Amino acid sequence: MDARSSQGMAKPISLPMVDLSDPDVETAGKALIKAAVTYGFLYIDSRTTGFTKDHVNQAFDTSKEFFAQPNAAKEPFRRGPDNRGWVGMHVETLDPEHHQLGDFKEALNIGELKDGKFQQPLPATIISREKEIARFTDLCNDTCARILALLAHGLEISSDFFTSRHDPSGGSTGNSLRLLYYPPRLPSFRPEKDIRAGAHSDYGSITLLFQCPGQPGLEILTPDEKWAPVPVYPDDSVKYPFPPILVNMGDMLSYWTDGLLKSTIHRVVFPDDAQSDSRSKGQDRYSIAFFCQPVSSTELIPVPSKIVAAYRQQKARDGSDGSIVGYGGGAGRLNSDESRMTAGEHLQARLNATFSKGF
Ligand SMILES: O=C(O)CCC(=O)C(=O)O
Ligand SMILES: [Fe+2]
Repeated sequence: MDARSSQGMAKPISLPMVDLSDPDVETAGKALIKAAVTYGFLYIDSRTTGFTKDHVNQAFDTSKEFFAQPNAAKEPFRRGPDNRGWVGMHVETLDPEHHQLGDFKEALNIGELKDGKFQQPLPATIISREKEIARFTDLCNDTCARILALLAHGLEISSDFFTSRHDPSGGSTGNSLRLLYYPPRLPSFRPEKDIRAGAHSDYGSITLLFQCPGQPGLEILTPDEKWAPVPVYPDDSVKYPFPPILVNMGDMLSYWTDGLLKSTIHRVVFPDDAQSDSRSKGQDRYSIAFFCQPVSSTELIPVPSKIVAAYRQQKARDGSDGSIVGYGGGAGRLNSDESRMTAGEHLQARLNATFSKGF
């Protein structure tokens, strides 16, 4: 069956919560790997990151201010071939097979900053917040570095295997901060046609997702191929200053680990058609995604982990190693004389597939 056409619905999923500040890096690393292998998604306790409620609120204020402008003000900043800029309503089609209309959303892709400065033309509403956004992306980078180091601990490889390959001092990365806006549904809404973000997997290493209280809509495809809503707050009994950050594994990390770490398919729906919380009906949704990528020239050599090797051997034994992993077959499947794909090539191949309709 084509997993993306799955109609079955599951109960809201209960994803693991990982504490990034745990001094026992072996235990935290194993917890992270277990979540990445099982679901490809997990929460990190927002209280154990450098983010404060103010940082997150300011980022959402910036986003609201940008999207509130008329389209004419955003038009000059439309996304170009470098993937930076504004993406208008129905322009991106994450699941073209099932949704020809394009996603019911707008986005602003902000590429990597250099020395705290934007590297792309942006409107005054964003330029005036350059310092804040630079701080926010620094915190995203720090958080990703901690996650990548823990993943390395969990895979029992050198703790800097991933972080050294994501260090911007080694060259430009394809990192992108993405502000997302999903307007409320229109009266002409047709559930079979309209979707906020079609089913897709992310392209890079890991993604951080910031959500707003009372604005659900994200669903993941579970291992038994049912769509399961992901609650914004996983646990009503804990008082978080802002919703826990969701982390998911991307295609590149899946490719790099021969499919051991799961790049899970997910989508964003209008909550009315799938989630029953009446408070969120007819609401708009703002979210912020940070897509973390290795330095573009990084060669995706197989991750030198016994755990990955054992997984590869097990797949070969049970005959499931023919499956495509991370859109490229899996780093460990290449012979040593074959040239390695770079992280930049991997990203470009995925972007080309998504925006094949053009800009
Ligand atoms: O807005 C969301 O919750 C998810 C967005 C997403 O999955 C993406 O942009 O890749
Ligand atoms: Fe995504």
